[in-house]
Amino acid sequence: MDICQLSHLTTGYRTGQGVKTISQGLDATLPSGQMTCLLGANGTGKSTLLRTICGFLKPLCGHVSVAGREVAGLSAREMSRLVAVVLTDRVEIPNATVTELVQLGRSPYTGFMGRLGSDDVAIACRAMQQAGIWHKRHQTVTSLSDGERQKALIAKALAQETPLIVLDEPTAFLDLPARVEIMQLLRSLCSDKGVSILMTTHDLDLALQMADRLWLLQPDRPLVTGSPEDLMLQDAFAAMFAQSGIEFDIRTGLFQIQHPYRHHIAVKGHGFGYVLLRRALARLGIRTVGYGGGQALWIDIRGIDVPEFAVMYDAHPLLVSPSVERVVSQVVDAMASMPMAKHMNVSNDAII
Ligand SMILES: Nc1ncnc2c1ncn2[C@@H]1O[C@H](COP(=O)(O)OP(=O)(O)OP(=O)(O)O)[C@@H](O)[C@H]1O
Repeated sequence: MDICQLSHLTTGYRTGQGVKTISQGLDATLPSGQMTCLLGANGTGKSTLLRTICGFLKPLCGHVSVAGREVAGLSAREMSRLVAVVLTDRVEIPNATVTELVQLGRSPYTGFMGRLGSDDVAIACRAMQQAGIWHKRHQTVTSLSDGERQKALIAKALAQETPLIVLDEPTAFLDLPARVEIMQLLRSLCSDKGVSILMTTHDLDLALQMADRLWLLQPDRPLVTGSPEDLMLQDAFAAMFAQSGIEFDIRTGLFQIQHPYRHHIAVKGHGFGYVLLRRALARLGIRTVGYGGGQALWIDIRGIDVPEFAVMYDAHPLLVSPSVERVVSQVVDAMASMPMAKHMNVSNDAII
């Protein structure tokens, strides 16, 4: 079953100057109990789409439904029982402790006075434990690290007990271990608690490894949706990052910088040593091509598990070293003293 559905949705803003359309013709479904990452370049309208799904913005056209109910027809209270929202830029109550913040998640269920029952207190405690922030429950939110604050906000969303949690860039400002920890926490909420998650992120590699599904938002194009692997097979990322200096490497499943190549060098060998050498040379605008026997300057990779590199010139080694840095430096020196024609004019045919 799908927890959320977009049909022919147009998002945008009604401003004093008129209507500003951001995205149009969006069709997508969000399967229950899965983690979906919404990806797109800066300014493509990810946050605008999230705000529309959460009911903060009215669709300019088309429909959004959550748990089978049209969002436009729901009150704020009804929405708060269906969707919990974690926004990075939202200012929470100053001086609140973690416990007080998380207990705010119970407000859709508390009465007019907002008084918590024993069930509410227990649910908030459980949410803090599940989000891994229980040990900080007495601390003020402002005294937390960025990663801990994110966990506290996730605990508040959990305490809200909604079938859908929407997060806008929950991994922004976090270092890699903290980003991975937050993504793993969100994944475990999907698999252990059956929560559905929709989040935006600029963490492409993490999203590819952790998300069940991706939504790719691009200007003036339909929303592309699917599992990361199916989207790789469809080459969906190439179009998304065309002309952006990033390319998707189908061999590694990772995004790579598109280096402007000015030179090339022949390399004989493969394995981890080759991968590292190729990276280091690419940074300097030198593309590796296959060794065909005719090149004057080339690199011979000897050994697979413990690679050693020989920089060869006219069949003689200029340098033999296990250090990629030294080898690259030797190649640059050799190229500087070689006739230009020998290493310019990169040929696409020869690329390995
Ligand atoms: N309140 C607003 N009124 C009018 N236009 C707005 C408003 N908020 C955002 N926009 C515009 O909507 C467009 C999309 O912004 P949005 O924040 O949704 O993009 P985004 O994909 O989330 O970007 P980022 O990755 O940088 O966070 C931008 O051109 C932005 O200027």
